[in-house]
Amino acid sequence: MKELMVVAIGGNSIIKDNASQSIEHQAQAVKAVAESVLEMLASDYDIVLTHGNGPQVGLDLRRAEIAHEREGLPLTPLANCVADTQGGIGYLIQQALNNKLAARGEQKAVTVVTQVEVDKNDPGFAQPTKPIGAFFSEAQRDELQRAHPDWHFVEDAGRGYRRVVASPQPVRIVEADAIKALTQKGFVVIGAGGGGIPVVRSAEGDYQSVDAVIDKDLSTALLAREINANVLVITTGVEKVCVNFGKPNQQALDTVNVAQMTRYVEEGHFPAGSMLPKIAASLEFLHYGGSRVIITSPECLPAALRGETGTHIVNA
Ligand SMILES: NC(=O)OP(=O)(O)O
Repeated sequence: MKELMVVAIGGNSIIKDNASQSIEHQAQAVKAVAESVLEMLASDYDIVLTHGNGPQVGLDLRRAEIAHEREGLPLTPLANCVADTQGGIGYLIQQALNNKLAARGEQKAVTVVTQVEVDKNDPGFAQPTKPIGAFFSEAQRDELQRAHPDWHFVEDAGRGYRRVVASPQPVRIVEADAIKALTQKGFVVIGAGGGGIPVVRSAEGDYQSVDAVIDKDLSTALLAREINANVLVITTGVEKVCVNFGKPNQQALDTVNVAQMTRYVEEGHFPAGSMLPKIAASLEFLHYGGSRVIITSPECLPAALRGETGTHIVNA
């Protein structure tokens, strides 16, 4: 029986900057990701893909707001923007993979619309932390802040200012069983896109959407746990995780165990809102029985799976 691997693709590896927001650019970027996934399919794993949506969901939300402000069209709630981007990005990945697989007579990529349950009392609703959408200069931010006093912004890793929205912790992947069953049938499943559509459960047991964007690395780790995956792969902008990042004594990490990585977290090596959630998600996955986590860039994925690069976190 093959091992099960869950691979998270960052939304910003599909939209890299403000100049690459068009669908044409995104489709091109997805084709490059699909190449890496095809190489992984040749390895001995069943694969579930998840993806981010930070740039895309901000773009969708802003497009709806502008249509509302200028033309009076109905607003799209943020949760529905998450659902829209989940479908849109899932479609691009699914089509890119199936077009390549068709040459082998296979069509086995499928996207699952995925809801993720959150706690309606999560403190994340009161303290927006999740950056979405485009990058703004300080002057652009000030102008937007004047026009929208209820918006919140953060400075994002030296690249400019971004709007931030609520980001509660994922509690349960509603469609986890369906995703697992599809992998057992041999499908490459694209699920929990954009961190999943945030929902809360009413006293009657019904799901209702709530306006937030869940961190896709945390949802990916939860999904990996719920479907009993062996390996979790998180792709990001760097080939390897570093300690003392940006300092003369910067050191790239190859293979580290949970105790070492926990110490690096405690020493404050990883910034909140970028590498820290990825490390937290990795440690949680390993704590609940996962065997290995790989963190690397999308282009280094195949080499990382061969053990040639990437940061590998292991339980031993
Ligand atoms: N939802 C989410 O975490 O998306 P990004 O990874 O694109 O920020």
